[in-house]
Amino acid sequence: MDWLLPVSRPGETPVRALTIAGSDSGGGAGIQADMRTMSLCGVHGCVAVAAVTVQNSVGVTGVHEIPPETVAAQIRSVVTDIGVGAAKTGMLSSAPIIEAVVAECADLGIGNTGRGQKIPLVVDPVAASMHGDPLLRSDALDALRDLLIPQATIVTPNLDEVRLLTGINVVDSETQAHAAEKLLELGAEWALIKGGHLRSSAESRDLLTNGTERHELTSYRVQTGNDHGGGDTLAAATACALAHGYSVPGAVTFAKRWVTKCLESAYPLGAGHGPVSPLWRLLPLGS
Ligand SMILES: Nc1ncnc2c1ncn2[C@@H]1O[C@H](COP(=O)(O)OP(=O)(O)O)[C@@H](O)[C@H]1O
Ligand SMILES: Cc1ncc(COP(=O)(O)OP(=O)(O)O)c(N)n1
Repeated sequence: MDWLLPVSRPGETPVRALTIAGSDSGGGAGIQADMRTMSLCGVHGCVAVAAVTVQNSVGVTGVHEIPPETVAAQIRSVVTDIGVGAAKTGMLSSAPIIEAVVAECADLGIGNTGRGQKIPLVVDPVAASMHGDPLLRSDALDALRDLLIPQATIVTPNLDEVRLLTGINVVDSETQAHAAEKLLELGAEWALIKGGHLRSSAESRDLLTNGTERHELTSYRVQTGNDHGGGDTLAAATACALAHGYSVPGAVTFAKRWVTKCLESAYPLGAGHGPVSPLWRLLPLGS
């Protein structure tokens, strides 16, 4: 499997990446999906918890936000000591948390800070769970759009998040390209419009662009209802490859391949949607 990321030798310090996101008690998405992805990609994951959700395979029944200053302190603590090659945001829940994350990242040189970019930042603009339960307060949308997205090296919305951020209803490749332009206008360096929710299509096609370059990443559509955590897995795998020094198109190409393997290995769990799974990585090569 020559497309996988290099893994450090026992005793060597591995490449590190940071996830700033919410906890999913069901273990399928959020920080749990990010950490699983990072570990099985051979990257040491660091964590800044932004919120704790009460969540299982059928829905989210509670959200407890972490104080914004504690979210910021977690980021500073790991970046100044452990050091990270890339960072990723997921569920941030509220405007004060987004503001704290934006300020801390800017100060630490994470993302587009206006002072040159030192550490790439993947922004997964999580707004709701796949069950439709809110993971972002409605009054936090402006902060996400106006403060966090301009700081993104790459923003990775699904089609519901695209509609929320741009007002565009993506139904085909033309509207997908139009939505990508709108996200670049908000200030992101790259936009990846994920096509997973276009379920009528036989393929799952994502569009990546920075306004100059344009890449289509296409896979066959895996027939599964167990796709919980797919967006987190894609964004976390992108952060892992960026932490290794990959270009943005190179990182997303790796991540797309990774998430497709994880969708093929997804398993049922509980009464609802099971998670995509990176456990295929633990099987003997070639099995
Ligand atoms: N059934 C599927 N088969 C193959 N790829 C898929 C499938 N569903 C989603 N994907 C891919 O998984 C990634 C996550 O996409 P998506 O489901 O749109 O995001 P989210 O999990 O944030 O809602 C994207 O690369 C998308 O193309
Ligand atoms: C705590 C938490 N964070 C993010 C999500 C959403 O996960 P994602 O992979 O973007 O998408 P779905 O699994 O909902 O399709 C979550 N549910 N919980």
